[in-house]
Amino acid sequence: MARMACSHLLPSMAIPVKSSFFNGFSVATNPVVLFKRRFSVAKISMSLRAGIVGLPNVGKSTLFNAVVENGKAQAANFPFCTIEPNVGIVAVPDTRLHVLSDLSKSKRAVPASIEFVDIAGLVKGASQGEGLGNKFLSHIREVDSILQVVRCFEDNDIVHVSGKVEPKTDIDVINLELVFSDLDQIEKRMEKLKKGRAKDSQAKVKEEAEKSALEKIQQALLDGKPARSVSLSEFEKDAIRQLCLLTMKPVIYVANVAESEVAEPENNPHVKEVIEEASKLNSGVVTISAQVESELSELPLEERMEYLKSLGVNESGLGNLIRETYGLLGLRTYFTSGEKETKAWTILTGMTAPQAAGVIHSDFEKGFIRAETVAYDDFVSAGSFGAAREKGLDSRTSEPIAEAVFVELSIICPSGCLISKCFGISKKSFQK
Ligand SMILES: Nc1ncnc2c1ncn2[C@@H]1O[C@H](COP(=O)(O)OP(=O)(O)OP(=O)(O)O)[C@@H](O)[C@H]1O
Ligand SMILES: [Mg+2]
Repeated sequence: MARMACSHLLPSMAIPVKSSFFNGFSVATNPVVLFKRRFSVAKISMSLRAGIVGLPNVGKSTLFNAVVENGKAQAANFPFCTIEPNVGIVAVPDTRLHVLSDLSKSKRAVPASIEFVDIAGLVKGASQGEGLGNKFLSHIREVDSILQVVRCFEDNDIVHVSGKVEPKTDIDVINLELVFSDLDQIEKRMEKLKKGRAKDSQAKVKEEAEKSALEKIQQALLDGKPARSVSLSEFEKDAIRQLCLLTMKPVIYVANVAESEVAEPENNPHVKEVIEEASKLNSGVVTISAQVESELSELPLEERMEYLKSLGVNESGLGNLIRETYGLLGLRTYFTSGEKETKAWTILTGMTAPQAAGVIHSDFEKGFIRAETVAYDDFVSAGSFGAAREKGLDSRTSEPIAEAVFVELSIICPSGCLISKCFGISKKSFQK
């Protein structure tokens, strides 16, 4: 966990892109409309990180073990059971992968992935070093988004660090520690900026932007609001990115309910409280029973359905949690599909067609010539890319870059997602 990952999702500089790249995209998915910036594909990591955060003993490791099948995090009924973070990679469930794989008669289907990190419990005073707080906070700094587990189950046998189950208070304790930690970071950074070490006028402009952003964020934090609630210009966001502020990270609240509440969690007043708090904080909520999910993951496949039915539900909550997390990270999927394999690739919302191609191989971005686009539904109804093209359902976008290199991508845009089929591309063609 040595690397700093908080900014690898995001572009480094704002460079306007040519709109001619996107002629084939619908307005809803037109990257120019959504995000007038050029991303550096080299900065995109294929496994983006979601940190599981919360008070001690609320079910973080139990959830981690369920999400990461065969996860080996120690989960037990005592606070601070976890000290070092546990890391695991999981597949993002997507039924379209299998539809495409069947249509293309692919030999294998490869899903998109996401990295989950089980972090030690935080307590009141963590930002002052309580309970190894500073070390744990630095682990949170390294993730791209936060899943805050909130205990909503009553069980006198499971120790609650503050003695009772009280979601609002628990959420406040965690958020306050994140706020204190950010305030501390900002104060230190502002001290440095006062010395004004900018070497040239460009660096000076950046320093000014950083100062102005930090002042705005500091005020919001003092008012008890997270950094992500502050509206900043793209330039200001860029200027403060390297600080990896904790309250800048998007959050999903995970309401951890008892086994008996899985079918009707809305009847649990603690869940209502989490939903209320999350909506005030503009964050999402996923209700799940970490205990149930963990037990499910240990059962043979054929017994899982029986167990779920006995609880009055038809499916596990994990798929939903993973999909929500993926969406929260601003990620989208496009697919390459052929006889060899159908594969889901992860891109950021707003990436351009050449950049999306560059996720497969950087040469695909450098040598990008053309992308063909067709809607996912059209692909499925036509049965193949060729058939969709014959019916005139495809469209093209082209930007000749390197005459010697030929790349042809078919990018399909269903509701908000890009899908592509590559053909005629081999590494060899780039080596010529
Ligand atoms: N939904 C649930 N219902 C009942 N018990 C649960 C539920 N979720 C977790 N538990 C129990 O709570 C206890 C603590 O779980 P776990 O070790 O996962 O917590 P943690 O948040 O990782 O703690 P720490 O911060 O100490 O690492 C375990 O005994 C686990 O079985
Ligand atoms: Mg733990």
